[in-house]
Amino acid sequence: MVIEYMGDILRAEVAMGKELQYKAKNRPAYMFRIDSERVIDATRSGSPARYINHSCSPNCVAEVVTFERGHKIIISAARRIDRGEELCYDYKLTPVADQSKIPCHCGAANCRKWIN
Ligand SMILES: C[S@@+](CC[C@H](N)C(=O)[O-])C[C@H]1O[C@@H](n2cnc3c(N)ncnc32)[C@H](O)[C@@H]1O
Repeated sequence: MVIEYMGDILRAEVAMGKELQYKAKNRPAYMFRIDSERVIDATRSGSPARYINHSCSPNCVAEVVTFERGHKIIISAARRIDRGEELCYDYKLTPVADQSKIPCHCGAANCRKWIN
């Protein structure tokens, strides 16, 4: 394990409302979807994992681990990581319509050009 993606666990509808609030305040929203019902909101109380960028050729992998008392997002190494190398994982975001697409700058040879 490299790091846990920590934050407040919210119902998906609540997370959507929070995201709009953050946008209205010009604040970046740091969120990780656990499943269709729950989202981890790391915007106010998250771990540094929230700053990890997406890559189409990542050195880490993010996994939802289910425990008796809930879920955790664990980020683990997908291969050997050299000292000083930036951590990254594949966000695996659902593709969206053109106007909301975010261009990917990961620089990987196999870059998919968009992160969503
Ligand atoms: C969880 S944040 C990652 C940390 C962010 N770079 C920061 O400084 O706060 C996710 C956002 O970072 C940007 N981002 C992450 N990976 C990217 C990539 N490969 N190419 C372009 N933008 C990226 C996008 O704006 C994305 O919505």
